[in-house]
Amino acid sequence: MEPLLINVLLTILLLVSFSFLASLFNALVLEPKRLRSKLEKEGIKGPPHSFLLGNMWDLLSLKFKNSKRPQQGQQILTHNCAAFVFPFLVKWRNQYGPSFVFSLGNLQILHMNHPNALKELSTCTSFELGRPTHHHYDAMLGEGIIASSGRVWARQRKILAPELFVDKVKGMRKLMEESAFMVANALNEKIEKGGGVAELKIDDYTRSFAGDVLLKACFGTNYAQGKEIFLKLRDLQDVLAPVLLLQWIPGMRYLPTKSNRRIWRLEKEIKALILKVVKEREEAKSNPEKDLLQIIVESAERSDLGQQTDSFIVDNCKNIYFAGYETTSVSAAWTLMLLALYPEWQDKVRAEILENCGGLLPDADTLRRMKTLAMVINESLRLYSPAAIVPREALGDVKFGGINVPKGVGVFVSLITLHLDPDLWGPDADKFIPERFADGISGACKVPYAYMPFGAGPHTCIGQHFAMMELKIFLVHMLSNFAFTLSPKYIHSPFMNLVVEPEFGIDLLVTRL
Ligand code: HEM
Repeated sequence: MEPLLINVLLTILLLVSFSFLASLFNALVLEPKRLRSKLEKEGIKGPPHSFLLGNMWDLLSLKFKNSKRPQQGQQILTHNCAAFVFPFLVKWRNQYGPSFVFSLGNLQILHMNHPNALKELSTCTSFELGRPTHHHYDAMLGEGIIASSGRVWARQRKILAPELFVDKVKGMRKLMEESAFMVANALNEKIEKGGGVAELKIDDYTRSFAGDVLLKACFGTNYAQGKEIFLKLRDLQDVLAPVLLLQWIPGMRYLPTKSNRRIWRLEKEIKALILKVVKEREEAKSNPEKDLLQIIVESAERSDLGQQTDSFIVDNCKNIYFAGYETTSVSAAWTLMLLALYPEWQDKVRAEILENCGGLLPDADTLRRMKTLAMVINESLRLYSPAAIVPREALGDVKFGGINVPKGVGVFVSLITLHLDPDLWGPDADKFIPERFADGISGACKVPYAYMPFGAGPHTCIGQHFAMMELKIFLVHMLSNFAFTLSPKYIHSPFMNLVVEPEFGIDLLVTRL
């Protein structure tokens, strides 16, 4: 080869390597520094952070050092879930106030639990405040409704949200009742085998209830295939959850580690299974029932997405599963734990159910009328909010909560610390007091917007009516047939997996009424 050509090639190689290293240096060092100093100028402080890991190390060590010791069943004195789940956020909140900055990997995160920010989260419709662009959840969510922003998100929201409006959800009451019957039958069998009392982990049963409801709502007559898909999604979640924090480290999710390879394989299998159901429905040429899958498929066809059609269908099926399954199942389990711990509330809710339903299945209006039931569910969602964080990112420079937030900064509202903040909820913030909701949600806290288990603003949960109806139907079936007490085996240890769940399950003693 000509020496001149070699020189040219070497120069090009050198230039490419130099610009690669320069952009890496910019992303990992200069940009985080620039964002921090902009926030500091706005008066926002936070714990010092290190190169590449940010505050990951503090986060892990504080979690293990400060983690509350699990409490045995009846000795639960506090429901301060934040001390178990996010001790680092509690510490930094006490040190720096409700707004502070910390970092995960090279991403700078603004923790914003200030009342101004809460109001703005609820009212801000700007596309500049969107979902985080960091892709550590990619394997689960792809570019579905939960992970997307701007026009891509708006299109998906327009398609999916109306399918979960109150009127549509009323039509799903029957399928929810079938699933509640299934659980009641399983409990009856277990009680019979136990000679009149069953000792069990109730979260196993709430999981099968919520999974069954969602399966029928999504896959309708393709129930068996849907079940296979849900099992694979569960596997994916189990592999991803323990390594989720590591996925924040830049480049980590591309390394062919054992867990990454499993994640990639499961992703492929799930995609193939969902598309197989879609293809079979197309080939059957009969009019398929309008379950959520069918709505997603038909709207994808109408939108003429071309090559993106398959990922639109697959991603949104996955999104519905990840948004709607664990959230509802842990909420049902935590509520039964609280009712077992406070028998006087169990009696009150049961009395209301018997008075309103009188042995019949309640319709949507009767469910809406039951005030004590709603108060208990609201209080349970306050203390044990399954979705611990409402995440956003400044996709452009935005003013948020009175602070100029530069593009690229992540914005977190932490529901767990927000719902337990004594400045907002009073000195008894960590106590189970359903009466706070006696005048509805707006009267529960002195600061409006401080209660948001379903998030707030344009991205607010589209499944909240579905979830509330599901929880009410489940509790009506459980409380009108069974009595629940806490088993001495129960160890109270709220734990952050993808949602806030009971680390060792919830052990209850169940008898027939
Ligand atoms: C107790 C049960 C549930 C809780 C606590 C819950 C909580 C949440 C929260 C906190 C958000 C984020 C809102 C925000 O960013 O402002 C959310 C979003 C979402 N939820 Fe739920 N959820 C529950 C059940 C469900 C169910 C049953 C479904 C579907 C059937 C569902 C579907 C969604 C979807 C699709 C989104 C994304 C909305 C968007 O970005 O536009 N959720 N949920």
